Amino acid sequence: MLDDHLLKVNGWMPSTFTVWLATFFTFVAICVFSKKRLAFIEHCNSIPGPPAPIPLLGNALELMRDPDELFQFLIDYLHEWRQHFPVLRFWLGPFPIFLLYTPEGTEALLGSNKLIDKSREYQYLHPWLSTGLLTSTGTKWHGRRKMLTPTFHFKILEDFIDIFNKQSVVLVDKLREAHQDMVANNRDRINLFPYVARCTLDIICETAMGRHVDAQLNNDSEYVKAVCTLGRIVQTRQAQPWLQPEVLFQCHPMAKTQQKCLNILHGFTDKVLQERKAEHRIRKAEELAQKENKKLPTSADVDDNGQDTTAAAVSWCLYLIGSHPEVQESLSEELNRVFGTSDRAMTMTDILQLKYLECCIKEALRLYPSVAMYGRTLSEDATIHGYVIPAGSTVAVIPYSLHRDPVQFPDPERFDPERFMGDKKRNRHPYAYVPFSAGPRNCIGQKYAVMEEKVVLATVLRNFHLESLEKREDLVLIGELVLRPRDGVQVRLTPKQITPSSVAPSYRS
Ligand code: HEM
Repeated sequence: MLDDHLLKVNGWMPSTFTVWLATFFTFVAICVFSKKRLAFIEHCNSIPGPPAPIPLLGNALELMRDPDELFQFLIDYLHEWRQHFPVLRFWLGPFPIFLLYTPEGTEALLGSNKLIDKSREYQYLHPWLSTGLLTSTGTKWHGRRKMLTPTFHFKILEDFIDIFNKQSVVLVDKLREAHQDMVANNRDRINLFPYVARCTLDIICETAMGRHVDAQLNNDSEYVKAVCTLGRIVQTRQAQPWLQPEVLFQCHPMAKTQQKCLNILHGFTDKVLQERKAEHRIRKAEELAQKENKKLPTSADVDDNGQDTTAAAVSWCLYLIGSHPEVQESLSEELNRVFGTSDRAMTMTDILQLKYLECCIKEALRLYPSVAMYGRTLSEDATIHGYVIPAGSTVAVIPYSLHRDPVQFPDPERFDPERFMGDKKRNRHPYAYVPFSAGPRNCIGQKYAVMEEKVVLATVLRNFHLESLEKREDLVLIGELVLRPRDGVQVRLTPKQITPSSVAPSYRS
């Protein structure tokens, strides 16, 4: 009665007819939505994939595995599936995800100028990378890509060689210390992975931000640990739908850990950005007369994660070289031809001459692509292998499987750098090999990464002979943001004799 009165006072009271009308329209809206949703589900289910046993969870329970098992499970599954179908559909909760592992399917997705929106799984990276170049979309992405492309020009990269050389020498010094320690303590192995990760972190911070984090000199770097932990959290959220809504995630202890890691990473980058902005303001004042005003890229733009991808690529390459004595022998010959036993610093001419090393880098990225999976949300329907994949779905390329297509890469498990020599690559499908992605959203740091890899790898191999101590079949693969071996890269190192250079600058000068 009181409610009736209040509604009348406010000037309006719904009649029975209005209530019925509202109920009717709500009912119709629910019916239309349900019909559309059912048609969507039915359509997605007509694309090959396993049945989704539980309506709202889809295949999520099958994917709810220990991170140590998840990647191997997915890869084994795909290996079976690809014998029969060119596409695999999964349901991650209520969301369908389509996996691609053929060159034709990869071309249909990555070759398009329209399908450039990153998939919803990238949103879990936003707290870390914000909406930088890697995660942004639309005009924001376009503008940033245009602004940053000149930063990766060959001429600018040339200026970074000194930093690559300098940090590689610190890596070698650290490995020599580790070797002495190993001999003194009667141990037979060293895990190369953390040494390499600290080296690539020092390199990215010095080249992109002009700052030393000295991760190599400070063994127990908080920054490296925070990057690893965040990678694990993002992967767990991507695979477990119940951790995806922000409210539920915030109730989980992982949210606190994530915040701690973010404080470490952002604390560092914010400090650097403040310092850079202050320097920029001073420079701007000085340059005012010349009316020059350049915009600074942020660390989110250049992608902190580029350090991780390069660390994984260098580590996998060292692992494979250390498992193949004949490849290591050929590399030694190439390095001897270029440097002899001198310790002179590497130049751009040397980098261009190391062709066999480049083939080793490419072949290692074929077998162990640092980015094990990358995806898009379709902004419109896409026809892939004759299947119409509806707008709004997530479609992901799995380079680990794609790179093992036996038609494109006969005897695909074999590590054979010669696959990337001259004629052998000529008949290959252009989308058969995409460790750096392809098309409009390919990796902007590709040239930087390969140059860096060449300097780090050549410097290590000029100083050490390696023997990898784990068999490939015994490795446990972790497919987080980057693909890495769970137990690192265990090697036996034997130092080589190096003659200090008398004619050219030593890499220590
Ligand atoms: C071996 C090392 C590297 C590998 C294998 C690699 C691989 C990739 C891949 C596969 C993508 C596409 C990701 C996607 O579509 O979601 C990508 C994007 C990107 N990479 Fe790399 N990357 C490497 C090193 C680097 C480095 C060193 C940097 C920066 C210095 C970098 C910066 C970026 C950026 C900014 C993007 C986003 C580009 C865009 O969306 O326009 N990467 N990378």
